[in-house]
Amino acid sequence: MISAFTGQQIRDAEQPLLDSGEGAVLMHRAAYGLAQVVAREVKSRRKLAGASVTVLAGKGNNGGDGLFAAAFLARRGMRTMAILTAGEAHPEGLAAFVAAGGRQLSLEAANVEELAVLCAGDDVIIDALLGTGARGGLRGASAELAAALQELHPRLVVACDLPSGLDANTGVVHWPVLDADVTVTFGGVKAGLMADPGEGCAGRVELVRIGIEDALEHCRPEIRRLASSDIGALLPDPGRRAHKYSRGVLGVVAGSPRFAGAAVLGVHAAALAGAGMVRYVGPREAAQLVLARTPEALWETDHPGRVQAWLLGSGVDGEEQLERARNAGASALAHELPVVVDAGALSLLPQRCPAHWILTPHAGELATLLTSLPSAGEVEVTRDDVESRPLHYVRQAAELTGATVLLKGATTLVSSPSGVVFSQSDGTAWMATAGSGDVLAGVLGALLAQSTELVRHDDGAYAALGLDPADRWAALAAVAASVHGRAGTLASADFEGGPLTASAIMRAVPRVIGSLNAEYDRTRP
Ligand SMILES: NC(=O)C1=CN([C@@H]2O[C@H](COP(=O)(O)OP(=O)(O)OC[C@H]3O[C@@H](n4cnc5c(N)ncnc54)[C@H](OP(=O)(O)O)[C@@H]3O)[C@@H](O)[C@H]2O)[C@@H](O)CC1
Ligand SMILES: [K+]
Repeated sequence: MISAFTGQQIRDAEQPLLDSGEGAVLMHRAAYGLAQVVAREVKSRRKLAGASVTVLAGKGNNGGDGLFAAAFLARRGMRTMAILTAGEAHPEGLAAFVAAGGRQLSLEAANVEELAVLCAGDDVIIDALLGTGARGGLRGASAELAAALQELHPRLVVACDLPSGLDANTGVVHWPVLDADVTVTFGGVKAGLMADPGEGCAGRVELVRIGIEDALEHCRPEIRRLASSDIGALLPDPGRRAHKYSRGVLGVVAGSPRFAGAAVLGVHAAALAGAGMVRYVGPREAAQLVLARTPEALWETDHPGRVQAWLLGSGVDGEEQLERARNAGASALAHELPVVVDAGALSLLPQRCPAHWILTPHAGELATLLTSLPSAGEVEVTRDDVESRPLHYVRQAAELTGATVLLKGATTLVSSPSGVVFSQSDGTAWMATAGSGDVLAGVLGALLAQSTELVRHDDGAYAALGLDPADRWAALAAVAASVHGRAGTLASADFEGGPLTASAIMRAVPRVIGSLNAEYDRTRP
């Protein structure tokens, strides 16, 4: 599992070392790690000696890291330039840089365009303007320089600790920001690198150890990300004595005559993700299409037999189907069954949901939900609000509804009502396609149906990940998001990285589950 921390948690972990006079050692480790990554990236493109690097250096320790890193790179034969943006710079960092032969220029309002053009052609730019000490975003000439460079599409940008302008705690971005290809972060991953829009600016994130990692192990992470080995430990494992009922039966109230495809995709995805059986509840027109695609499913118009979990809402339209969803929701509450609440069913929430109800809105649906919640204080929340502060709003929705909330996006965030947040980013941009969310709902429904019986994840599996059993629903939702994302990536790879349909994502689900299970069996302790 990857854990991400707030800037304050990182600073607290550093403090004892700073107090004992080891600040310079920490900075050298950070700078050396940064230089190593830059050198490796450049060498994958051309010869290091003679390659050009510009470091954009602010006046704080982030700038110091950048200047020390550039000094290392100068000694390895790179042509180095520093653009000092604050009229002053980290004194020891600047001295080391100058001693290594680096050239320095000062940024002023009058030379922004000239310097942008000068360094945009470099082999690599290091963004060391602001780090965890930033208050707000870039200002004045620094902001103009970042905007101008962004327009000029530099060859390679490496961010020092985090892209400047990104809030380390939340992923909120104060534009303009120079997008990084790689972010080299120190000591611990910053939470802002695992939540959009910040994650979208950071590129690939590499963690450099600087000696504070043991101290961070005792902190509660701000955000968690499941790795493939964690997912293997949480996936259902049928076992030899399993039968279709013990494997988990999922009831699905989805689709409508108008949106029948949502039912077709949800039911088939659930079957492919390992549900023992799927009972489809809906109108004849949709059921005929569902059964044509998934003959293994059962069709019931109104009174379904026993199920272990429900999937409600994808493509639900019209009073009749809404009524079925309402009834199924009431029955789930009465029998304490887990539920996926998607799309049309998001308007049917009880006053207080249990944590085993998992809401799966996209940003627009979350905005509508929050606006409609009386407990949110009659404030209008827009889609833009959610997209610019997804971490804040996913937590708020979970806290106010009592449900677990999975907010779909390029990075999917899941919050449990306790505020524990998971972030998964395993998919490709091609997955933003019609029906993709219906497939995710089906996969999650299948996992919930299987979660009550014959699965590996007793409380011990959660404890092994440092999780409270109460947060297991969020962990399961994160597993579903990851399986879905990996299926999209795998399916796109089948087309040389090309575009996808939701059906293609769905077909890749069994292969993803198979390979995650195989990896778990190979590597388990
Ligand atoms: N601590 C350690 O031992 C280690 C720290 N490490 C590194 O240090 C980084 C944190 O360094 P930091 O605390 O010096 O803050 P940093 O992000 O460089 O900038 C703050 C400076 O900028 C200013 N400023 C603030 N906001 C601004 C704005 N919007 N626009 C313009 N200016 C603004 C502010 O000045 P002020 O305005 O307060 O006068 C202040 O001087 C961290 O990310 C990591 O890279 C590593 O080396 C490992 C060891
Ligand atoms: K930076």
